[in-house]
Amino acid sequence: MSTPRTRLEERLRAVAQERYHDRHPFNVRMHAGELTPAELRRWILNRFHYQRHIPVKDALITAKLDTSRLRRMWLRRIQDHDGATDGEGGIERWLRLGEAAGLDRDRLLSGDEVVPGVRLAVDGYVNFCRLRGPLEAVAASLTELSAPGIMLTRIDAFERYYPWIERAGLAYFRNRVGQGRRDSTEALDLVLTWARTPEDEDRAVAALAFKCDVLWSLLDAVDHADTKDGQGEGT
Ligand SMILES: O=C(O)c1cc(C(=O)O)c2c(n1)C(=O)C(=O)c1cc(C(=O)O)[nH]c1-2
Repeated sequence: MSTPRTRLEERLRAVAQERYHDRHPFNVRMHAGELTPAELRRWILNRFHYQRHIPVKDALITAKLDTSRLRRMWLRRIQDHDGATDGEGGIERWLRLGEAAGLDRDRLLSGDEVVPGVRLAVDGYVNFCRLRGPLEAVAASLTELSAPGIMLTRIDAFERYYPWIERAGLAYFRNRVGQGRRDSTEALDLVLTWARTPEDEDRAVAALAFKCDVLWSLLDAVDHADTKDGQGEGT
């Protein structure tokens, strides 16, 4: 017989699968090898805005956790992105992905070319984690249940269809496969433990649906922004 815990897990997994951004038309085109170099660079540049805010939202979540064990767990996520020192970590690896695709790191770091809809989507996620309690903030990270799969498909697609991107630049995606699996396993266990009432369960599912909307909106904004393409092509 299924328990409330397994029923909640099923609901969360269903949302993370059915509403995930791997189904977004821009992502579908990316993985089918149909993006132009300018479109792929636009995605890398705009997604950097998301990447650099992940440790910010994780710091906000860390401040809500009330035991050393939990804070240590979340601090490790910040270190995954920021590294232990300069030149390490996920943010650095994303900058190298940009360089492998012909984007100067200063262009990513300036943030000047980030499109408005991406700023709003990322702000929405950071503020959600700032304002909601730990159950919802951690549940929102559960899109990562689907992230390892999308990373593996992406590595394959980049190697196959975008050979002009140097392979060393794909290290970001390779690292995220294991990190995403570990992160989502830990976060799922916390959410299943913390959700004690049907209202808690609904809040957790709604938080995850919201996060799917964040990722979807981000790709909508990248998909519809073509103003920089003239400048981006070939640069
Ligand atoms: O490229 C992707 O499809 C993708 C998706 C997600 C996600 O599902 O939230 C994350 C990442 N990448 C990622 O690289 C990452 O570091 C990350 C952290 C989080 C989070 O919510 O804490 N999601 C994701």
